[in-house]
Amino acid sequence: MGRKAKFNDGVLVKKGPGKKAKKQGEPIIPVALKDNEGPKKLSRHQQLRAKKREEKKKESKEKQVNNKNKNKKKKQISKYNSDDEESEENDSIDEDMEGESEEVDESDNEEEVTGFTDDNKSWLKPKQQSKSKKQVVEESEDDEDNEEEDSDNEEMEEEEEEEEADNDEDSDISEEDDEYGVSKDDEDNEEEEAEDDDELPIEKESKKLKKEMAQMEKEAEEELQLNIKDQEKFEFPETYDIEQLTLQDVQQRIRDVIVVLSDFSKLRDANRSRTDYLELLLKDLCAYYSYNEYLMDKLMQMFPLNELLEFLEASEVQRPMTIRANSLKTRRRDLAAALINRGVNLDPIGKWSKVGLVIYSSQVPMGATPEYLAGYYMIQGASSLLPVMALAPQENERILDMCAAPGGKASHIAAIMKNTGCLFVNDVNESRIKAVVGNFHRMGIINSVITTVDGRKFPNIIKGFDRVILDAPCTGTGVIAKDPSVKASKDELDLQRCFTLQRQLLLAAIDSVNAKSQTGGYIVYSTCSILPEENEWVVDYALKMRNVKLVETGLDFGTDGFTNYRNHRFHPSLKMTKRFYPHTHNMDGFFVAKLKKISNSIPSDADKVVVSEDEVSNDKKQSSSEDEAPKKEQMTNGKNNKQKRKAENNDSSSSPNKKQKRENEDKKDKSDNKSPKNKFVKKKQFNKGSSASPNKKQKSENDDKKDKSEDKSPKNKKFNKKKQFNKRPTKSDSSPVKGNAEKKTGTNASPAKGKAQYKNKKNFKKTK
Ligand SMILES: C[S@@+](CC[C@H](N)C(=O)[O-])C[C@H]1O[C@@H](n2cnc3c(N)ncnc32)[C@H](O)[C@@H]1O
Repeated sequence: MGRKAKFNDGVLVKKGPGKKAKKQGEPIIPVALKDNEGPKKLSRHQQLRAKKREEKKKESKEKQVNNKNKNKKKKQISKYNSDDEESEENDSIDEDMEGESEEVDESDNEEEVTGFTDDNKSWLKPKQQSKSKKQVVEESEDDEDNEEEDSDNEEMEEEEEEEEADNDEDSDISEEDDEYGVSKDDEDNEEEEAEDDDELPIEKESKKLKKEMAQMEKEAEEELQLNIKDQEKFEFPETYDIEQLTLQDVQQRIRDVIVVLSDFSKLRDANRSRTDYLELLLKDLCAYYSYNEYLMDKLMQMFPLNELLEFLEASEVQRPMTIRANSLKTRRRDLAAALINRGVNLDPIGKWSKVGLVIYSSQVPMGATPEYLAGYYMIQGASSLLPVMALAPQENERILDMCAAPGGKASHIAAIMKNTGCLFVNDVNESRIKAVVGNFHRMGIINSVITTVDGRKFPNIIKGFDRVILDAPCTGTGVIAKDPSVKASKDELDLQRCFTLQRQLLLAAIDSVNAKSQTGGYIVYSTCSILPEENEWVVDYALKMRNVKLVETGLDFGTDGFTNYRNHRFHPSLKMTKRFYPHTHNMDGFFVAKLKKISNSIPSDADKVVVSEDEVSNDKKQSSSEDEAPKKEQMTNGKNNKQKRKAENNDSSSSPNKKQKRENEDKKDKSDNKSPKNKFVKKKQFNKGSSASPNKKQKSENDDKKDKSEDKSPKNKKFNKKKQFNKRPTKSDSSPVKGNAEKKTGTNASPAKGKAQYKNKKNFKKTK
C-alpha cells in the first residue's frame, strides 16, 4: 500500500509490449493489393454494383415490354370497355407477343390474373405513372436515379451511398451532365457505364469537357447566324422617331450607330455626316438612359463610345455595400467573425485595404446591428477610403477635414491617428454636422474639434495644419447609381457653380496648410465626380495660383488623371492624380489628387500679382531654394499653355464649331480670372503661414474685405440664395442616426431635390 518508491529516479523502463500491441496480430494485406500484376479485380462494392446493374437491365427490359403491352391493353380497353372482351385482348396481346421471351409472357399472364396487387405498386406512384417509356429506360440505366427507384431495397441503397461517397467525382460528373442538359443516348449510357469502372477521374473530366465544348460550339454557331441577320446595313432615319420605337429598338440603334462610327468611311450613309450620327446617338442615349443632353454630351467627350456604354451601364447598378472596421474599437478579423455569426455574408474588400469589408448579403440591416451601434464599423463606399489613404495621416499631427459631413473620411483619419493629435472637422451645413457628432460619439473619437464654418474662410480663422483633406462638394457624376436624379438635373450652370466653389475651397485648403510642417504639408483634393472640369481643371488652377506641386497619391490602382482634355492642356504632373470608375474598378466614380505645399508664400504670376521687392526677398529668405523651381515651372507652364492654345486656335483643321466653343471657353476662363476673388489675388496677398508677420494685420483686413466683396458679388448673392450647392449623395456614408436627423431637417436631399425645394420656396414667396 501507499506510494511506490522510485528507486530508478523516476525513469520508467518498458518491460515489454503494451496491452494493445499484444492484442494486435500481424497486419493482413488485402489480396487485391498483393496481386498487382493480374487483371484488375473488382472490389466488393464494384461487384455489387455490377450485379445490380445486370439486374436492373433485366428489370428495365421487362418494364419496357410491360409498358408496351399495357399501352396496347389500355387502348383496347377503352375501345371495347368490357371485361369479357379483355380476355380476347389478352389473347391478341399474346399473339402480338409471339417471338418474345417466355418470361415476358408469363409476367403478362400473372398480371392478368393478379390485377392490382402489391406487385403493381410501382404503377401507383404518380411519378412513374406519368413517365414516358424513354424516361423509364433512361432511369433504369442511370445509377443515381436507380437509387431513388429502389426505395424498397434499402440495403442496396446504403451500399450505393457508400459507393457514391467513394466515387464523389463520378456523381459530380453525372450531376453536371444533367445541369448542362447533355442528352444521353441509351447506348452511349450503357457503354459509359461499362467503361466507368475502368476510367480514371481525369478521363471522365475530359469527356465532360468535350461535351461542353461541343455544346458551346453549337451555341456559338447559332449566335453567329443571329449576328449575320443583324448585320443588315443600318439606315439612317429620315426623322427622329423615338416615340415610335421600343426600348429594344433604341438599344439596337445605339449599337448600330456605334458600329457605323467605328468604321465610318465604309459603313456611313453618303448623305450623312459624322455629326448627324453623333447627334442621333446622343439623342438615343439620352432617351435610353434618361440623361439630359448636356451631361450626356460631356460624357461622350470623355469616353470612347464603347467605354461610354460600359460606364452608362455600370452607373445603372448600385455598387456593393462596403463597411470600414473602426480600428479604435475592433480588428477587422473580429468584426467579420461577429457579423458572420449574425448571418452576414462578407469578404475583405481587397488587398489594398486592411479595414474594408464588402457585404454580399445580410439577414439584418447593416445600420442596426449591435456592432454598428457600438461603433465597430462605419458604412461607407469603397472609394471613400482612397482619399484618406492618400492623405496618410500621422499620429500627433494637426489635420483639417474641410468638408467633412457626415464624417466617413474624418472618422477614418481619427482612427489612423489613433485618437492622438488634433483633428478639425468642419462642414458648412449645420444639420449635416450633427451626423458627424453622432458618428464620432458612436465610434469613440476623442481627438476632434467640430466646427461649422464656410471652408473658404477657414484660413482666416485658423491655419498651419500639417495636412488638409478637401472632399469637395460636386455634381456627383460618379455616384449616379446612388442618386439617379443627377442624370437629368445637372446642367451647365450647376457645373460652373461647382467648379468655382471647388477652386475657392481648394485655395483655402492650401492656405490652411503649413508648408514647413515637419511631418506633412500635404493637401488631398477629392470629388465623387468624374468630370475633368471639377477635377484636373480645378487642380491645374491651384497649381497656377499657389506654391504647390502634385505628388504621387500612393494608390497603386486607378487610372491616371487627364493631361489633355478637349482643348485644355493641363500640367503634365496631373498624370499623378487618380481616377476611379464604376465600370473599371467596381466602385463609385472618384478623383483623388495629392498636393505638397512647397512654400507658404503665394506665387507671383507675371500676369496677376505685382509684388513689392521687399516681400519677395522676405519670401526668398524664408523659403528654401526648392521653392523657386516650381514658381518658374508654373510660370513657364502658363506661357506654354497660352502658346498651345494660340497654336490650337490657328489650327486650320479645326471646325468652326470647335473654334467657337474654344473661344467661349477661353472667355469663360478669363471671366473666372476676373472674378472678385481673382481680382483680390491680383492685389497683395501674402500668406506667412502660422508665424506672425508684420503684414498679418494688413492681410486679415484684406481677407475681411475679400469676404465681404465675395458675399456682395452678384454671383455669391445668387449662390447664397441657393444655400451652398453641395449635396453629394452620401447614402452609403450615412448612419441611421444621421439618416433620421436628416430626414427631419430635409438636408439629405439630392442636388435636384435641393433645387426643387428652392424653386418651391421661391414660388411660395411669390404667392405669399
Ligand atoms: C462630399 S460631401 C463630404 C463628405 C465627407 N467628406 C465624408 O466623407 O463623409 C461635401 C460636403 O461639403 C459641404 N460643403 C459644401 N460647401 C461647403 C463650404 N463652402 N464649406 C464647407 N463645407 C461645405 C457639404 O455640406 C457636404 O457635407
